[in-house]
Amino acid sequence: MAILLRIFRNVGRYPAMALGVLFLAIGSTLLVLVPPLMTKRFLDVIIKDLRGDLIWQTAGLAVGAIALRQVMVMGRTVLNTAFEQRVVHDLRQELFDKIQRMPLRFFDKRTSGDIMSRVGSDVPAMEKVIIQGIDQGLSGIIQIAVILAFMLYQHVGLTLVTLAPMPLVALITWLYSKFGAPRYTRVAEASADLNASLHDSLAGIRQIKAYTVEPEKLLEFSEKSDEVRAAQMHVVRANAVTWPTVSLVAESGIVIMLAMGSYWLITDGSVTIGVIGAFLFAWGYLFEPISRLSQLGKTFTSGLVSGKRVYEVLDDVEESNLSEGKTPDELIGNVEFDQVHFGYEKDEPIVRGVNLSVKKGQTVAFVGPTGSGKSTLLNLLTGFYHPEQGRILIDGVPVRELSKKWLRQRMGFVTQESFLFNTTLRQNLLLAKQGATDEEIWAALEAANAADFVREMPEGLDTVTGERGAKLSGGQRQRISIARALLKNPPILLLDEATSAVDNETERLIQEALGRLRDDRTSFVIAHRLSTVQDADLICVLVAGEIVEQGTHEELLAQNGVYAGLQG
Ligand SMILES: Nc1ncnc2c1ncn2[C@@H]1O[C@H](COP(=O)(O)OP(=O)(O)OP(=O)(O)O)[C@@H](O)[C@H]1O
Repeated sequence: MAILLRIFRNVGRYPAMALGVLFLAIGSTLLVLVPPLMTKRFLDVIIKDLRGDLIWQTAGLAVGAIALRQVMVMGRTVLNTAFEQRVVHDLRQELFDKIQRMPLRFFDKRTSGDIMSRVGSDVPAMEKVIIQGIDQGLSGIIQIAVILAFMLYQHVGLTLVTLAPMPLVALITWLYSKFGAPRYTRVAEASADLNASLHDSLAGIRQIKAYTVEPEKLLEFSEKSDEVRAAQMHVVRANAVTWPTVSLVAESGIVIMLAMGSYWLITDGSVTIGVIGAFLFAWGYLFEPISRLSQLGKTFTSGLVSGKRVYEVLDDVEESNLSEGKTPDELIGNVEFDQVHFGYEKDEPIVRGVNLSVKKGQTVAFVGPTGSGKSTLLNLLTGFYHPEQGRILIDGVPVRELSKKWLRQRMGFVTQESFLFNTTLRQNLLLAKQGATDEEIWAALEAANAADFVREMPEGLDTVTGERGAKLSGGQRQRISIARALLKNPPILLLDEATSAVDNETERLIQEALGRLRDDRTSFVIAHRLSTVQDADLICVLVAGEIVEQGTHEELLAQNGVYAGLQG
């Protein structure tokens, strides 16, 4: 119920449109009284009293009213769709904005397919509750009330016998909404799973082909697709049994009405033939919204399941201090790790008691076996995750207290995976600095040793990079990523395996350039190729989340410990 109220609160976004839909719904609904009234007039007045003078006047009025009703229905359809699309657009946008504000932990726990389903299918399904609720639901209720009043006015007894099967209809509908929700949840989850599988296979299409696992992947996809089919069938079976039963029960009312109407007409004359005719017509207008309302139960049940999935995300806790938090005048670049402990999962420590003090302008290298927690330290520095114990201080202020926006605008981060968006090179580079001039862009490309190959491309900076940058080589992507980080000219530079995909000569050139650029900024570098980090001011050797050795290249070699061992 709380979800339903919340969904309906969205109506408040466009009150004029909602009122317009309501007005047209009420207007067109009131006009449904015309056909039964006209029938009664024809049967009880015009035919019975042979009033030929009233034929054309009555027929004209009826046609006019019917035409007006259809015009109102047309307006209602257009306005309703416009209203629906606006609300869906707003909510989709709100959800996307929220998703972007979620901490990385949120994405660790969910598949992309699941998130895509929530934005793509759940938002529209949930909005149907509002739109159909107002348009179909409200107009249905009004129509039932109007027709009922008309019927009661004509003949109370006949109305009551006509309505006799209605409690049974209400019971069936109630049972359906009570037991239908889990069926719709199953459909939503199966669809999300199918989306996730498709997304995963598309992202890994090269691996699928290289390992010729197409049949296995097809089987996997087919199983998930089959689950969607089975879940849909589960819903359809319930629908197939419920709605015809509702119709059967409700329609039996018309037979009862004819029988009792004839009985009263013959026995006491309290019912006229005109009343029976009007009831026959009115019955159609009564049953139509009842069946619409019971069908609406289907939309509501599925919409509420979707609403729950959407609100689950909208209510989740956002990344803290995204825009709020401290924004010192300047980022100088002194960094301190103070007894930092962290794990992605509870009771699975990844970083254990890291202490480290870095001065502005220093270059610190993290080396160590794979999985030892090197990238995790950079993730903590950017505030993607927060330490469970201890603190990380930047210029003496805990990262937790800083505005993340402020901090990240002052950090250049070249991640292990050089991700490029499917747009032009220029747009990819401008992510780092909106409004950068071509001169600045080319300078960054030169520094990253990327200028030459970009210049050789026929479209230059306007080359579209393909999905995830697929049209560039791994080394080219890395160099564009480095250029992107440098374009920011950040006081803190984080390079996670930034040159792993380039040849030795290119790496040397990039290192030289980075060396020059590193002078006035604090840099954290992760590299497996130890030659990359020899010149660092401080090399930290990590083993299982602990810094086991630290010092310069020479000092560590002299220690003849883990670092010296890593030299091979
Ligand atoms: N998002 C995550 N959720 C759960 N566990 C994670 C996550 N990211 C990393 N891990 C785990 O944390 C550990 C440390 O990972 P991390 O990426 O920091 O290692 P690394 O030293 O940088 O390794 P490599 O040299 O291979 O890049 C690994 O065991 C990894 O499985």
